[in-house]
Amino acid sequence: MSKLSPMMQQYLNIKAAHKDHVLFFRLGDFYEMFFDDAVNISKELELTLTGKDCGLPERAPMCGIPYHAAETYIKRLIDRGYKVAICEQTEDPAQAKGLVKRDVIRVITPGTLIEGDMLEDSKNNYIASFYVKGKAFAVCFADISTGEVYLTEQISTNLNNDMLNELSKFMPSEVLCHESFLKAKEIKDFLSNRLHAVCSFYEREGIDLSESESVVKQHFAVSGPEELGLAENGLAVLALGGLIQYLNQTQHDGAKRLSQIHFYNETQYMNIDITARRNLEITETIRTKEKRGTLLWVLDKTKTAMGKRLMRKSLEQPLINLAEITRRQNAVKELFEEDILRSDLQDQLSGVYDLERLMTRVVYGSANPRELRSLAATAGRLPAIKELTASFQCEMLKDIHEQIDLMEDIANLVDNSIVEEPPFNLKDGGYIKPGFNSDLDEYRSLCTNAKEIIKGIEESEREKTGIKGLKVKYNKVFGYYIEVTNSNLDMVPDTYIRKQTLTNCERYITQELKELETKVLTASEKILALENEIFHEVRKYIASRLDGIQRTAIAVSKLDFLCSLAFVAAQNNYVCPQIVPDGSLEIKNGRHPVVEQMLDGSVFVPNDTYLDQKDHRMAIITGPNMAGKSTYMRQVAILVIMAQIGSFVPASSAKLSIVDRIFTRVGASDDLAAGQSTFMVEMSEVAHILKHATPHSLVILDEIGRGTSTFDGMSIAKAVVEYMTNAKKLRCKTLFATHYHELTSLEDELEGVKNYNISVKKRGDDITFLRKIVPGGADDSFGIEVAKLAGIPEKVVERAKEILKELESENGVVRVIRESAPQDSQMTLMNYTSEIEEKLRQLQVDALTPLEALSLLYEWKKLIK
Ligand SMILES: Nc1ncnc2c1ncn2[C@@H]1O[C@H](COP(=O)(O)OP(=O)(O)OP(=O)(O)O)[C@@H](O)[C@H]1O
Repeated sequence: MSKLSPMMQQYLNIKAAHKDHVLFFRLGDFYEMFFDDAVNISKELELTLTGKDCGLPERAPMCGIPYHAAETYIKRLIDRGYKVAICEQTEDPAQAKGLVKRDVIRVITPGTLIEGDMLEDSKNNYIASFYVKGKAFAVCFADISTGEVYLTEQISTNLNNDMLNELSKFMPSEVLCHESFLKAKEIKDFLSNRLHAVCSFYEREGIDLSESESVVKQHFAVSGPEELGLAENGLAVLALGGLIQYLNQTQHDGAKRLSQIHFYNETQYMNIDITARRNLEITETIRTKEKRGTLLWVLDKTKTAMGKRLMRKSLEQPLINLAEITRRQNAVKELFEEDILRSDLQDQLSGVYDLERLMTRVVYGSANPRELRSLAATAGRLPAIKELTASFQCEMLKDIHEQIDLMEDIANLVDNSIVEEPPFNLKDGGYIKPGFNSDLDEYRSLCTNAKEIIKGIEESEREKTGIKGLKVKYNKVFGYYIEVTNSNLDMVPDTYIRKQTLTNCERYITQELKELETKVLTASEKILALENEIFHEVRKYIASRLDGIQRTAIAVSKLDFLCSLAFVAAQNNYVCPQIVPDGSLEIKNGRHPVVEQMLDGSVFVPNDTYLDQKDHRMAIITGPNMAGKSTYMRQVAILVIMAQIGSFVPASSAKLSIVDRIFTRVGASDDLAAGQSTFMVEMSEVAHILKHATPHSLVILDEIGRGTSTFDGMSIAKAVVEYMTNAKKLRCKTLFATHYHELTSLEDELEGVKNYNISVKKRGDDITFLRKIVPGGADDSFGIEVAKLAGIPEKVVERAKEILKELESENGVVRVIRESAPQDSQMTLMNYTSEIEEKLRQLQVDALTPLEALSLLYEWKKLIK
């Protein structure tokens, strides 16, 4: 009976423990995949599927990738949400009795990458773990490529929503949780469709959460969670402990790099819900998911990868603490005013490498000599940066100055020990500088002089034997040997030991040659070993300086972030907003920072805004399509966000109160993919806003009710406005753009509502957009004129005008006839109208699209005619 080969059995045993992973099984110069992995991955990576003898009658499906190209393939798999387990020989084949032992030496998942090539410089790569109990939840985010840990524990009345919202702040690429959580469809959809995160599970990874506290204590070398400020946060400790256990189990060096814990609560950062993040295009555009065209794109003029990550993080988490905002504002102000100093600083910063990620590789022992040179080059910039920051007056810049460690010891050590341009391939050595280690120098000189010595031996042997054609040569089989042609064989001395006979010559070795050979050969082996040893020592020393380097990295990233804000403010004529306590937002000549930069040649028209918690709580904004309503509303939210990260804002002046949450309901959502209708998405977003907005929130509503029939839509829109202005608890500041002109009557009916419109000028058939917001409602919607501008064929435009005229005159005629027609004609009209009334009664308005409503109007109009 045929039986599976021992190696295939070994493969299957290892695979059984890594069901969720693609197993990269190292065989010689290849990583091989077998069975289902081979079938799936050959398709995914477009590899040839072959077969391997496995002892059974059928060959095992197999595909493979070269060892040296593995990183590229792994990256492609990770980007597509796979997890990869790397399996290597864990026993020296020479020592093995029978089959060489193999095991998984590292699991690579989206959240555990540390390789520079696999990570985006400008983005943190978080792995999150969450834990829920009753009404409380805890989330822990860790970036093992930088060592940062963020922790929160909150009590919530809307658990799923708040927890998912929290998760979306950091956009983790991998989420660790209880498998049972994914039973809730809402959570599952969110993690896969919104976050695009890969899930890992406590249960399946064999994590014992009851051990969390001791895991945490051990990892941070503390006697209890209280030392980490987590005395009252049992759930957070569970989430953190679970995460550390997962990393310990899956990573070679475990969670070693995780060092800086930041505990935060919901009162620390502005809450921008995921819909608002997307709609406001803070870090990526809605359609193309790019950076260009976002607020991040405008503000990010940082010079270092660390600065870029901090800029992104700050935009994702604007502050709500006045003292913190003021601290940043003061620093930006000083850098704004000191423009020469700032420009010098930015020059220096452009030579600073990614200290955080370099140190991760140093700590994990994977940094190469080139990376140590990058550390030294960075250290070379630090004295100038420290000196340039010495004269600053504000607290934050002074702190930064204090925190910069000059890393002189590291610069000297690397400069003395590592060559300036270390080779890419370390196999042949050559990366330790001459003069650093005397033993190394001696071995090297022996190797370099070997040729000369051989030449000397050749000449002396020729002289000794009188054989003119005697040559000393080298090959891999005998090492060094003497070659004598057949005609001189009688002159060969007895001390020569014959090794090989060829057609024309004989080959010999001598005692002297062999001794030399041993010296030279061991010297080159010793060189490699010694270089490696020295390099490890240097790297170990640098790893021991982690704390100081980490502090410097944080200081430098802050400096870079602040310089960027000051630079952008100076370039674009921004002003420092005044933070006020009265709940109002007053902006003079505000501009949308992104649209302003995207306008090709034309000038952005600035606009004023005034909202407060009293008479100006809601601005109802009407105006034609394309007038600039959405731009205006987003601009207000974006200026608030800018102010709360400490930035200047595009305006001539701004007095802004701190906003706790920003909500938006803008346009169609991409939830259609998740199987919800546009209207459902719209309504659930509105419901969410009505439930969660507070008096300090800013709400942007762009045409709510558009996804249903006109009357339903208008009724909903009106009811929402009434609720928002009446409900005592709400009283948030709202900008509400609408095409339902009927809503403008609410200004007279409700306290706190003000009408505005974005003006246009009409000349004949043409309209000019003035882009200026003015008090009062719009008189016209100019839909047809805008359609013409958009390139709708002339014929259609003309026909639309006719229809519009008919509709308008129809309304007029009905009114006029009703008011003044004689009795009998009124009777006829009554008949028609009662028929229409009957039809209306039977009509299911909910089921109508605007288009169907329009065609019904035509039908009824025909009836009257
Ligand atoms: N203040 C402004 N100055 C200059 N150009 C502007 C201004 N505001 C908007 N625009 C330009 O007008 C375009 C349309 O603006 P926006 O989308 O805000 O209009 P809208 O009124 O919301 O339209 P719709 O009702 O059709 O959604 C923008 O893409 C921008 O190019």
